Parts: sequence; structure tokens; C-alpha cells
Amino acid sequence: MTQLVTANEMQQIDQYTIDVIGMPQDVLIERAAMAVVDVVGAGHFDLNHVLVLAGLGNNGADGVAIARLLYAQGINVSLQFVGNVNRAKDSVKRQLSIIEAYGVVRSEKSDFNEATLIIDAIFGVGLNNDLPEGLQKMIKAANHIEKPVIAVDVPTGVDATTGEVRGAALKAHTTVTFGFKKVGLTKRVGGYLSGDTIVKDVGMLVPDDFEFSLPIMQATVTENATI
Ligand SMILES: NC(=O)C1=CN([C@@H]2O[C@H](COP(=O)(O)OP(=O)(O)OC[C@H]3O[C@@H](n4cnc5c(N)ncnc54)[C@H](OP(=O)(O)O)[C@@H]3O)[C@@H](O)[C@H]2O)[C@H](O)CC1
Ligand SMILES: [K+]
Repeated sequence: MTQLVTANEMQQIDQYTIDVIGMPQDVLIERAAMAVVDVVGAGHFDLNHVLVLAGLGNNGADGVAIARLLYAQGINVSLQFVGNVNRAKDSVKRQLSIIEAYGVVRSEKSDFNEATLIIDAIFGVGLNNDLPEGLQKMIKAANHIEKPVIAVDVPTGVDATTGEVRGAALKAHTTVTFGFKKVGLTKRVGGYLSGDTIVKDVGMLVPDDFEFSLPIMQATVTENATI
């Protein structure tokens, strides 16, 4: 039994946990990163060269924290920041300054062919438009070489509510989604691109009077089920 949420509902729950409950945002980001690292370690992925793609929002902050944790475990990880780092949210800038102290080298342009596993932390539930052209091209190239991808929260390019592709979207082998399963991961092409979806608790709390707009999903859902 899985409670489904829209992107907006997830953002409301995020904000309630931080603003009302007082859970520090960096704690949620660290727990999200640890959840993904657990899946990386438990899966049958080739960790010879892990490439983390991090964006400029909190999804990217998760990605930078993931790169740091993998590096601390002695895994060969490279971090590519996708976007203009000057426009990055403070949460990302904090993670970037921490990771520099750990000695993780940021790669400007990553060669997907060298990577044995890609961690997609470019966009999550905050995606609100079609991806920029350049990023669409990069994503299509990445999909073409078919490297295994673990998506952080939502595969980049998939709308977490509608399941539609916003210009282009990474095809994930596995999606590690936080708190609740986003409905966009269960319907239309979003259900196909998310691969195996694992829901991980990172300590979010739901307001007592919160009204979910979506039903609780039975255990399995077909690829194009519409909710
Ligand atoms: N909320 C929390 O404290 C936590 C969230 N978690 C993770 O964070 C993401 C949601 O993070 P958010 O910063 O809201 O959004 P994204 O990281 O998904 O997107 C980044 C920003 O990018 C801009 N944006 C959106 N769409 C586009 C686009 N098509 N082209 C260019 N830029 C785009 C947008 O900024 P605006 O200024 O345009 O609004 C986004 O804000 C969530 O998925 C989790 O992974 C943590 O895990 C836990 C704490
Ligand atoms: K992502």
C-alpha cells in the first residue's frame, strides 16, 4: 500500500517538516543522500567510476552530499555540476564548500563513456518547465549510451505530478524517492523512465490535518496506469 503524492503536496510536506517541525534542511538532505548511498551499496552496480550529476536546487544538494559520502567510502566518484553555480541555492553552495574540504574534484565536462554508474541529481520535484536545450541534448546522449542511472527522487525531465517528459528525461534503472511515491512515477512515461522505484523515509512529517488528494495505491501498478 503506497500513498501517492503530487509534487506540490511533497513540497508542502517538505516545508512543514522544516518550517513548522524545525527539522534542519541539511539533515533531510543528508538523510536523503544516505538513503541513496544505501541503495548504491546494496544494488549490483559497477562502482568503478560513479558520475554524479548535480543541479542547482535541493535535488543537486542531495547529489553533492551523495558524492561526498561515496568518496568517503573510497569509491571513485566524480561530480559534475549542471547549471550556473552562481545561481545555485544556498543548500547546494553549502554542500559544495563542504565537499571541497573532502578533496572531491569537480569535473567540468564528464565523459559518460567512462562512467560505470550515473547518479541523476539534476532536477527533482521542483522541475517546472521544459529542460534547457543543452541539457536535453546531454540527456539524450546519456540515454543513448545506456549506462545504468540511479535517479534521486525523480528522473530528471519527468514531471513528478503528470509523469510527462519535459523535453527530455533520463531513463533510470532505479529511482530512490523520498517520503512518498510521486504520482508521476506511476503513470504515463514517468512510470517507465523511473525503473524500479524505492521509497525511502528521510524523516518527513505530515501535518495532522493534511488532506492527500490521491488514493493509496495498491502494491503494484502497470506501466501506464492512470490515477
Ligand atoms: N525541500 C527540501 O528541503 C528538501 C528537498 N529535497 C530534494 O530537493 C528536491 C526539490 O528541490 P527544489 O530546489 O525544490 O527543486 P529541484 O532541485 O528539483 O529544481 C531546482 C530548481 O531548478 C529550477 N528549475 C525548475 N525547472 C527548471 C527548468 N526546466 N529549467 C531550468 N531550471 C529549472 C527551479 O528554480 P526556479 O527558480 O525556476 O523555481 C528549481 O527550484 C527534491 O526533489 C529532493 O530531491 C531533499 O531531498 C530533502 C529536503
Ligand atoms: K533527479
